Amino acid sequence: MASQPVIAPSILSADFSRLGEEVAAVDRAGADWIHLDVMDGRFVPNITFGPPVVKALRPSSAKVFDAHLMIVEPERYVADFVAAGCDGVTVHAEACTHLDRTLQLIRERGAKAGVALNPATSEEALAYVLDRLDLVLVMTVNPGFGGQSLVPATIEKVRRVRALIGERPIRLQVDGGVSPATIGTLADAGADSFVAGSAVFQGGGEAGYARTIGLLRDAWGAERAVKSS
Ligand SMILES: O=C(CO)[C@@H](O)[C@H](O)COP(=O)(O)O
Ligand SMILES: [Fe+2]
Repeated sequence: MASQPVIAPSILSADFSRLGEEVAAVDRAGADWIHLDVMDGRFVPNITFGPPVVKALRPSSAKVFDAHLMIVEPERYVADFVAAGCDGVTVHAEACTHLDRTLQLIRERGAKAGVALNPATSEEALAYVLDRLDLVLVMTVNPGFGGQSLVPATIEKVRRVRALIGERPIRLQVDGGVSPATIGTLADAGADSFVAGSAVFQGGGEAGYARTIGLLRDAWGAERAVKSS
């Protein structure tokens, strides 16, 4: 498992009226990746943004742009998101008729390929695509909104996905309800990449973002210390 966590603030909870500044601020505050939640009003109830906004944000940070596509037929937009500057593209297993082909497409375009699973989707969906994956995203809330509480049953799923991944170089990301209070439990279950939206952007500007990112890293480290003692 990775020796350092990836902290990926989700700009879903940022101030949309000055998104470029928010991306730059959270970058300076210590984000490892910038998590981009793309919603289409069909796969999930909300609508957020598409490739033109990603392209406009790209100059604001050199960090990894981690796109989480909560859209139907994501294969239609993979090339556009990669061209706009996404380094990783994660699609939902539930949204892909031909998951294997879509994952190949993401890699062919030069991005890291990820699969997301809703809380009620079994990890068995991963079994035949493991060799096509760079990342598994276990949704720890039902997608569509920030600020929700973690669904408890997903913690055991993280543990099962970690076992499934084995020694493969695949990141295990969790998304939803991640905070300094929950990151330890999720790390213990096997997650190594943590998306946090409302916890990071809840206030305080850049100093507040840095404080929360620091608290997330500290809580992760405390969990690791307990495990290795
Ligand atoms: O994908 C999603 C929501 O569908 C997320 O990335 C949220 O942005 C996480 O928000 P918090 O639960 O951290 O507030
Ligand atoms: Fe997300």
